[in-house]
Amino acid sequence: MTDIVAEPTAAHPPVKSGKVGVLLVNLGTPDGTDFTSMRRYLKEFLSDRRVIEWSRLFWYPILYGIVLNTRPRKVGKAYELIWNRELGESWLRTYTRNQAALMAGAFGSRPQVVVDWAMRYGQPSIGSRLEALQKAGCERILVFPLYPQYAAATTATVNDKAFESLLKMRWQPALRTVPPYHDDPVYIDALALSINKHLATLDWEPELVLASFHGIPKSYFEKGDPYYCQCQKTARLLRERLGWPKERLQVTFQSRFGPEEWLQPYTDATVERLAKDGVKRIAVINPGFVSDCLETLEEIAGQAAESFLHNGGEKFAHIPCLNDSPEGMAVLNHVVRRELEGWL
Ligand SMILES: C=CC1=C(C)c2cc3[nH]c(cc4nc(cc5[nH]c(cc1n2)c(C)c5CCC(=O)O)C(CCC(=O)O)=C4C)c(C)c3C=C
Ligand SMILES: [Fe+2]
Ligand SMILES: [Fe+2]
Repeated sequence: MTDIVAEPTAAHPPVKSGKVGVLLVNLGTPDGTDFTSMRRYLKEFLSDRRVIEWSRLFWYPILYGIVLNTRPRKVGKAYELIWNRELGESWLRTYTRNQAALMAGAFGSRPQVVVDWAMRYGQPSIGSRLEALQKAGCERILVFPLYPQYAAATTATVNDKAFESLLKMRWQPALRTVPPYHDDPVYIDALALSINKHLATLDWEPELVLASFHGIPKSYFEKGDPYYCQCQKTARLLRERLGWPKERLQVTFQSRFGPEEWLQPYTDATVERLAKDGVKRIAVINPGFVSDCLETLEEIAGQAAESFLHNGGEKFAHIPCLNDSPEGMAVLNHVVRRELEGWL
């Protein structure tokens, strides 16, 4: 009779084990504001089928023929205006790294938890950090796409990339992904607190506040993306939490790209119309952005403010994102602790 248990022919290579990883993932960031860095970043971003759903046959000639020849310079200039000069990087990168460091500190009493961060586009890549977490002994990893509202263009593409990088691994870690938290009371409380705190620093009161979310093409919504409804729910819960009437907190959508119709009402058109209609004081909050970035610092605090004042408005305030504030970290830590249940 032959043995049914095979003897290993060589010693198994040493492996670390017993850790649980948390990977915070935000959208992305160019390495610099120069043409080459911007082009590399936009090329990766705008080649993503989850972001641009048009047929490649139609889109690539436009992307390579026009967009990647003109947009890097234009967007590079916009990044120049909001670059974190002290660290020579984008604020999105600074805040995401700080969030990971602060979260690691919050897990200080649980040394088996390893917190890291990555970007969907640009560096550090999701694949490189998942591999590093695994090498550090993480047999289980929680991937956290840093978007309170789910969109295929953001949440799903992070998850796609994470699972794609597992394709190459012989010994995969177990992976969990964080669901949207658009209606989590801790998140709503943090937004309410950040509004109240910021308004208390002003010597004027806004007549109304716009909750401006990044838009998506209307066709994505029609195909079943829950993003629009989750944005509306966040805003309704926030309004209820603040005890404000409907007119005081209005939802708008920003950052249109391309010729299609996007979710409405548009932030830029609304800001201009409000000013022209005689509204003198407004504030804008960006509840869908975990961290300040180009879209909040340049498009809202920069361009929208300029447009409002130019068209007859008198006071404009941008309420900062939750970033690495104590309220913001309370949200991220709360969501992660909940999603790690059963793993710790
Ligand atoms: C069709 C194109 C785009 C879709 C759909 C889209 C959805 C989407 N984006 C965010 C968050 C961010 N987007 C940012 C920048 C940005 N977005 C697009 C295009 C689409 N976004 C482009 C081309 C760019 C780059 C800048 C530009 O060329 O205008 C950023 C800022 C990144 C930074 O480095 O500061 C964020 C954040 C969400 C939440 C979303 C769908 C819900
Ligand atoms: Fe975007
Ligand atoms: Fe933009």
